[in-house]
Amino acid sequence: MTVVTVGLGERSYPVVIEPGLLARAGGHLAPLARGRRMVIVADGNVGPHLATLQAALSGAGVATEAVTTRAGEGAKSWASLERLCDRLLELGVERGDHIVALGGGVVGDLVGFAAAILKRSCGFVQVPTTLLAQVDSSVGGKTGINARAGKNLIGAFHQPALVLIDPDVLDTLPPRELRAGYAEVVKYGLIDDPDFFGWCEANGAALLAGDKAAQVHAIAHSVAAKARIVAADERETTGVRALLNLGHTFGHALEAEAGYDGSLLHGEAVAAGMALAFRYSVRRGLCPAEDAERVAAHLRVSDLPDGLRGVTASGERLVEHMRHDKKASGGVLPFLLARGIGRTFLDRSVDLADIARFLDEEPR
Ligand SMILES: NC(=O)c1ccc[n+]([C@@H]2O[C@H](COP(=O)([O-])OP(=O)(O)OC[C@H]3O[C@@H](n4cnc5c(N)ncnc54)[C@H](O)[C@@H]3O)[C@@H](O)[C@H]2O)c1
Ligand SMILES: O=C(O)C(=O)C[C@@H](O)[C@H](O)[C@H](O)COP(=O)(O)O
Ligand SMILES: [Zn+2]
Repeated sequence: MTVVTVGLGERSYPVVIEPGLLARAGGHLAPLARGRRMVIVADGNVGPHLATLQAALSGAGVATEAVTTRAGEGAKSWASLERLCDRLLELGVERGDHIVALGGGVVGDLVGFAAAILKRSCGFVQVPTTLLAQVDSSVGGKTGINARAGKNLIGAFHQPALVLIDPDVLDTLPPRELRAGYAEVVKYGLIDDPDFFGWCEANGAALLAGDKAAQVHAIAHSVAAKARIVAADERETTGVRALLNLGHTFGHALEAEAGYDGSLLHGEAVAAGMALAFRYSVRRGLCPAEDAERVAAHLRVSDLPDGLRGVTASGERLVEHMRHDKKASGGVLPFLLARGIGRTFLDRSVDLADIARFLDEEPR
């Protein structure tokens, strides 16, 4: 068992990582239930894992109630949030209760946000079931939904009380979802850890083929990296946490353009966005071209997008989406650029007209 602590003073919490953990989750969750029934929110695709978790809780003497949300990015919406909050109120959830989010990043972001606002904040626990949620979204307390104007524009920072990660649940995840989550794993190497990017180049194929040791290593390494960054800048105010946004300004624009309909997954958009950030850094004379090519090559070999192939939107249209980015301040949109692999930094001097030209010149 690996335990990583997210160190946030009185809001610190453990992230427990262990194959088979779901069936043993009762012992971890019973203290948070405090003798009350626990509500578990899951989407319809994680039925077998929901059954395992309910059995584990029952074995620990905790009664459960399951609430099902619709699967997919479309569930990060006002309509789903309203339905979920109404159901949680019907079930009599109290401030001192801990709602359990069982699922991918969509369930985690939605349930975390519902927990943040229900009765002006109640507790929650993340039990992530996708690679993306295990390495990224379950840790750090960013919660929220999408708005008409763009991705994650409505939300709150609200930390979970506990994160339970069982890498075995990845065995039922569709391969495309595993690959999308892997993009966020690669991100940690590109941000500030070139050795870990090298590890990804050597072990990514095994991880994607289901090698449990590779998956466990990637999850533990990613969670530790994210915990360090979140502890240093919980609310993204100093620029440290913004590093986790590598590839996301481009990526969120691509997701908005695709319409959150499942045709482009978040991790796929982030992969494309990271390749674009590296190539734009080369264009600006900041990054060696070999590094950008090495990044793109690893994404390609992992069957992830490495740019704009198939995207028809103009550069200016994509830039219009980017203007809603939450990092924008005083009309300036800081971009995550790179001086090389593992040398990402926040650049405040990017000209959006130049980004539009760059995107128009990218191969489609
Ligand atoms: N809060 C954060 O810090 C943060 C970080 C990264 C991403 N995100 C958000 O996370 C979301 C993407 O999350 P995701 O990639 O997990 O997508 P997701 O939650 O939509 O899950 C992907 C698909 O896999 C299914 N699924 C989940 N677990 C499964 C399992 N074990 N077996 C079979 N099917 C399973 C789901 O039902 C869904 O259809 C995006 O909305 C993104 O913005 C948030
Ligand atoms: O935790 C963070 O901070 C991140 O930026 C992680 C990202 O992978 C994630 O997609 C996050 O939801 C993006 O946040 P946003 O603030 O750009 O909406
Ligand atoms: Zn992301």
